[in-house]
Amino acid sequence: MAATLVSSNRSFKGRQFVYKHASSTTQCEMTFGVYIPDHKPDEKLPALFYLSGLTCTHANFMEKSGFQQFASKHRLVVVHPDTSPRGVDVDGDSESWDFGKGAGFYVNATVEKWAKNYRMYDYIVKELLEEVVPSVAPIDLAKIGIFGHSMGGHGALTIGLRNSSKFQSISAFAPICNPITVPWGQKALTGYLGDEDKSTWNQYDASEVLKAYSGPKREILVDQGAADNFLAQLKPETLKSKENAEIVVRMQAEFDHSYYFIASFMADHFEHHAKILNKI
Ligand SMILES: N[C@@H](CCC(=O)N[C@@H](CSC=O)C(=O)NCC(=O)O)C(=O)O
Repeated sequence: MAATLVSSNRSFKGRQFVYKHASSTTQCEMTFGVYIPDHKPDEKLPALFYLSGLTCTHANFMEKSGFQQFASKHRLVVVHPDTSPRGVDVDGDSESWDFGKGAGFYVNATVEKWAKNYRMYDYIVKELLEEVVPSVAPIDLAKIGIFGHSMGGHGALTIGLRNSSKFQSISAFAPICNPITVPWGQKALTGYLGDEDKSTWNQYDASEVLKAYSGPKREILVDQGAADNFLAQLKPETLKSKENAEIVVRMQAEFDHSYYFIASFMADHFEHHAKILNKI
């Protein structure tokens, strides 16, 4: 169903929009933000998808990261969805901040209770990218990048690597790199996928997906705060470069897990994506 405009604000040389729409994937109303630089009629622009972390809605990135100046400078459309279904109530979805609402973990749930709505992987990769965003923004589907923070960094790495024909550039801020081995990931994957066959978890584990990656050459930028309280949940050391995937992990002294950290390195991430997408 068509997206409905919620808000529109002039920002740098472009506009920041928020839309809502009825999602056929999550079976409920979803909200997303999209920044669109000024463009000529019929002009198509490269686009970046930004996936947010635990507890976030579409709004945290829009209001706290300061990304609009870089999207304007590099003329990149930026799409920033919500982190879970929210237009539906599932029993148990609000008992903790790291599971359920605000914590969809970018997976397709298979446990019956969650499987109808908690399909954030397909929502991003298929419905939002291929149907909904093209109906409101002039995106060039051959030039798409993906990045994100923490749970959203995990989403960006797994979605970007598993869909290398759809996403040509990847980066992450403090991603959860090996969720199958840490409490945040184990809780989410047990809840959404069940723990009877843990081999099903590997498809949503960046380190495992990277080991199995056989697609085109990727250079992936990862920034990680060295003073991040959540470092034990993130495990950046598990991301190992290989021939077709060079991972540059930059440990940033004194930085924590917050949007102060994200905003400090936003310019570099836009440079990274623009360089790759503009070469295609
Ligand atoms: N609610 C918790 C902290 C939650 C938190 O830090 N969330 C991060 C993402 S963590 C991994 O996905 C975040 O981006 N929060 C939103 C923000 O605007 O900072 C607590 O209170 O400790």
